[in-house]
Parts: sequence; C-alpha cells; structure tokens
Amino acid sequence: MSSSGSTGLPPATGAWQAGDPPGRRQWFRPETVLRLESGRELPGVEIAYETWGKLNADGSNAVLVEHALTGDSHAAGDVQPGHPSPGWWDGLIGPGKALDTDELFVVVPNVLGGCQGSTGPASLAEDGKHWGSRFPQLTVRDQVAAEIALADHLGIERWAAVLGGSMGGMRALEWAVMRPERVRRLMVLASPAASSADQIAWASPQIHAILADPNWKGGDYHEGGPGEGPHLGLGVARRIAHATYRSAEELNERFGRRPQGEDDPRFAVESYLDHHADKLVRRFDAASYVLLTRSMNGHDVGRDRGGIRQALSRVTARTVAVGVDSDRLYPAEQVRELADGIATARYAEITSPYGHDSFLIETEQVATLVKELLGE
Ligand SMILES: CC(=O)SCCNC(=O)CCNC(=O)[C@H](O)C(C)(C)COP(=O)(O)OP(=O)(O)OC[C@H]1O[C@@H](n2cnc3c(N)ncnc32)[C@H](O)[C@@H]1OP(=O)(O)O
Ligand SMILES: N[C@@H](CCO)C(=O)O
Repeated sequence: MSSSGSTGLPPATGAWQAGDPPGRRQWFRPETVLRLESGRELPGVEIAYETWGKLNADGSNAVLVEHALTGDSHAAGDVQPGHPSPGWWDGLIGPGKALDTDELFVVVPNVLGGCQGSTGPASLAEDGKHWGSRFPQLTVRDQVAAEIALADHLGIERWAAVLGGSMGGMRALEWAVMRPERVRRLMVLASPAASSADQIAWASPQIHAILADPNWKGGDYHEGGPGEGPHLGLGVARRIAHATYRSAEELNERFGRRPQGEDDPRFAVESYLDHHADKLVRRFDAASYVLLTRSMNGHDVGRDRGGIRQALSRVTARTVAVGVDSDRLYPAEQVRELADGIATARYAEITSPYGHDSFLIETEQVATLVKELLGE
C-alpha cells in the first residue's frame, strides 16, 4: 500500500483515498532517488499505476495512456463490491474497444506530484510528516523521467503507442522527445508544444485563489486531516478552469440565462460550476493542483533544446496531433502548429461543441483516430 497519507480533503466519493481498497492499483518504487531538472533530489518516490491486458512475449503491445490535470490511473472501469468505479476513458479501453485489451497491454500511471496514489505534496515524506510546502516543484520532464523508470521496471523497451490529452498530451510529447527510440506511435490531444501566455494567464487566478485561502497555510495544511484544506480556493480554481474547458457556445446553448430554480437565486450555469467545484474538492488535493498547474505552465519542449522546432525534430514516432475545433483553452491552431513541427505527424480535428473537454467526451471520434494510428 502506498505511503500517501490523507489528502486533506473531505471524504471522497469517487477517487481513491488512503484506507480505500487499492482496487487494481499497483505501486512502483524506484530504488534510486529521482534527480530533478532543477538539480534537487526527490527521495521515496512511488508511482501508482493500473494495467489492463497482458504484455506479450516480445514486449511489443504496450500502450501508455497519460491522464490530464485531475485524472488518475483509473482510465478504465472495474466493479468491486461497494466500490463501483468507472474509468475516465471507459469508452476507449477494454476488450474489443479501440485500445483492445485482448490484444494490448495498457498502462496508466498517476502523474508524479498528483494525489491519486503517486507521490505528491499530500504524501508522507521520509520523516513521517506530509511533504506539504517542502515538496519540490516538478517539471513535465521530471514526471516523464519517473515514468521511464516505471517502463524499465515493467520490461517495456518501446511503447507501441503513447497517448495523452491536455496535461497528459504534454507528458506524451515529452516522452517522444526525451526517448524517441522508445515511442513507436504518439497521439497528442488538445495539447501544445509549449504553454502560451494565454494559458498561463488563465492558470494564474486559479493558483492565486488557492494561495489566498486562509486554509492554505503556506501549503502546510495536510496535518489537519480531511476537511482542513483550502477547499474554497480550490473550488474557485475549478470554476475558472471548468469554464475554460467548455465552449461559450455550449454554455450559452445549454444554460442560457435560465435561473437554477424558483428558490435558487443562482443562474443555472453558476450552479453547474458550483457542482463541478464541489466534486473536485472532494477528490483532489489543492497542493497537487497548484504544483501540476505550475508544471503545465512550465511546459516547453524547446527549453534547453534549441527551441521548439529543434526539439520536435527529435520525434520519430508515427504521430497524430488532435485539435478540437471549439477548444478555447488549447486552440486547434496551436495543435496544428505542433503537428507541423513533427516530420512524421499529421493533424486531425475533433468536431464538437464541448470545447477542451472533448478529448474526454467525444469517444467515437477519438476511438476512430486511435484505431487509425494503431493501424499505421
Ligand atoms: C471516478 C472519477 O472521479 S473520474 C476522475 C478522473 N476524471 C477526469 O479525468 C476528468 C474529470 N472530469 C471532467 O473533466 C468532466 O467531469 C467531464 C469532462 C468528464 C464531464 O463531462 P460531461 O459528461 O459533459 O459532464 P458535464 O460537464 O455536463 O457535467 C455533468 C454533471 O453536471 C451536473 N449538472 C448539470 N447541470 C447542472 C446545474 N444546472 N446545476 C448543478 N449541476 C448540474 C450534472 O448533474 C452532472 O453531475 P454528475 O457528474 O455528478 O453526475
Ligand atoms: N476536465 C479535465 C480537463 C483538464 O484538461 C480534467 O479535469 O482533467
């Protein structure tokens, strides 16, 4: 069982918490200390991950799926008594599905710095106390470095495919740049080669909302136990973020100017954002949210590699970069530019009213693209 302790949250409804049955989760603990891009060292790393299917004899059927900001290793569902637990890419992973687990060995790690089993600010450090503010800032490359150690541990020399959306797309792309020889195919969904000023700007009020919450306590709130975190700040952050994850057209069409109810003074769209905020604070740690958001802000494949073009020229994987026509956070044009920079890439576009979240919602379109890529 992981040494990850309380995430400082109210009781979770859907996500794994210390004390819950681990389900199909497994933990990998590298024997060596992880040396970070910053020069700092991170000891006691644990990576939680889940797998579906079986690795074949020559190790050629392994697929890595990288989750987005608030996702986790539970990409495909399973049902345990008392713990029915759907996965966030259920429609894509399973027997006979686009990622056919009768044929493929699908691996989904929880990102390093996250709060769903892998080591992060809410985990216990070697002194038995929560890392809290002492947890070092990570880069996307640090997160991939931990996953490279996991791949070594699992005996996977080369992934048949690495796929990810949004923050997961950043890790997928870094894999293909850092270890081109280990990535045969690559799918990057709704994700850029480098975070833009606009994306960093939207992240800024989210981070400040959490830091301004008196329960943030400089990042050292975890000792208070569940219920003591900066939930108000995290909820505000989620409201801002969730609005950027959907398109203006969808929100206007779906909610209009409708009030939530006769006795409820909120607009329906406000109630909708409140609901998503409430759900997130019950399943996610605010310090992980801040850390991962900063990792995304720092994402730039061109850093210390002679620029983006130079970095992308390293990629040898058969690549599809997928934009969403209604994505206002990671605009399709930015994803097209990414595809243009990779000699072995093509660009594809999801047509949807749902904005950035379409990579989680438009299962049929994503499935078609996945099948095409795996057939190449
Ligand atoms: C098991 C887990 O926890 S999964 C963890 C991993 N999760 C992830 O990786 C992604 C996180 N989730 C998300 O990003 C989003 O929830 C998505 C993209 C999956 C949601 O996509 P959609 O299916 O389009 O859902 P949508 O945004 O319409 O939200 C539906 C919810 O809003 C609620 N809702 C709709 N209108 C309103 C309203 N006016 N007031 C209040 N609530 C409302 C619905 O009741 C529904 O609630 P529920 O999810 O608790 O059942
Ligand atoms: N809804 C997604 C969007 C982030 O890309 C998430 O919460 O992870």
